[in-house]
Amino acid sequence: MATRDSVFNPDLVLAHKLPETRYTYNERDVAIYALGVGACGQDAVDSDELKYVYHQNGQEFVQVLPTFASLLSLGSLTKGLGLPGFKYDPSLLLHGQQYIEVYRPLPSKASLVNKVTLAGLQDKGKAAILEIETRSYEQGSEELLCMNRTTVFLRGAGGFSNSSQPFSYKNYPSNQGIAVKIPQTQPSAVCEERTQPSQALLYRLSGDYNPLHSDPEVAKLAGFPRPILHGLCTLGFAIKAIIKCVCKGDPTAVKTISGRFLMTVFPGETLITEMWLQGLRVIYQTKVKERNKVVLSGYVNIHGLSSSL
Ligand SMILES: CCCCCCC[C@@H](O)CC(=O)SCCNC(=O)CCNC(=O)[C@H](O)C(C)(C)COP(=O)(O)OP(=O)(O)OC[C@H]1O[C@@H](n2cnc3c(N)ncnc32)[C@H](O)[C@@H]1OP(=O)(O)O
Repeated sequence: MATRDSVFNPDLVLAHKLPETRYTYNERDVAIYALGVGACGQDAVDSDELKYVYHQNGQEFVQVLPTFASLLSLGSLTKGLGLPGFKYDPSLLLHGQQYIEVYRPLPSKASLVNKVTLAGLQDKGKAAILEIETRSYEQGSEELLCMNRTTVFLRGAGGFSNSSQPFSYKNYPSNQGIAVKIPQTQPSAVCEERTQPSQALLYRLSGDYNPLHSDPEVAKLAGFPRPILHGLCTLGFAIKAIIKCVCKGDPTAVKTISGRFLMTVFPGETLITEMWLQGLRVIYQTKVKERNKVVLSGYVNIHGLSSSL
């Protein structure tokens, strides 16, 4: 149910126009992001990952992981949305899902304009679910570079519906949903990677400074024994593993990424990503090895298959 700190007026929220935002990045940002999602974290000369942080083999630009696109939505989100009729306790916010479409390989530096809209709002009783869509264009271009749909799970902010039918609004096709059925067969590939105890402290330098990931007191107030890992950091590890195991290391092979955060991850834990290839779709789930818990699942659509799987 809605707490005293959360007041929702869905009509006001849906009528609100969100402002455009700008985002400029360069190769340094791209490399810091790659380090934040574990590139070369186990091996400083990893031949699959050095290209994300260094001009490997004389390459002209560092290569950009497709999940770098997820940072473009943060500008509008982390500063708070300022929606009228929308008040919640930010310490109880969790990242629920991320959906990304990449239309062209991301350049290693760019100035972008982000068009931001509200894509969904649902009353789940104990929580409210808010979905924000960000469409990113290179400055001066009409051509879309990528699209992000960020779902936030606002604990304690549900129960705002006026009728017996829980309020539910979505403005996107149902085939862009995130839910996946994990096959009961052996995975096509498995990748294991340990996160560092300092992983969230490194990842936050890419722009998500939510203290839930760095401040032990804030984490306790939110109900966690210690700071938790950013959901987008876990997603970055998982998609990097899929690029390595299925896409033969080619980050431009990725078209669409979806992921639902099922359980929190603590920095220092080991992530095991299992992948099942189904045509040009990779179904995946990521588990924390130490607790044997599934923390993330979703799918990745790829352009083509250069894999020998
Ligand atoms: C504005 C600023 C934005 C800034 C964005 C960036 C913020 C970041 O800094 C914050 C983070 O990165 S937080 C870290 C990453 N996220 C997490 O760790 C969350 C992990 N997931 C959970 O804990 C639970 O799944 C939990 C708690 C999410 C849900 O578990 P339960 O409470 O047990 O829910 P359940 O009873 O199973 O389901 C209730 C209804 O909610 C839907 N649902 C469940 N999990 C969802 C999820 N992850 N995303 C979206 N919807 C979700 C269920 O489908 C269910 O709906 P219905 O009843 O209609 O089926």
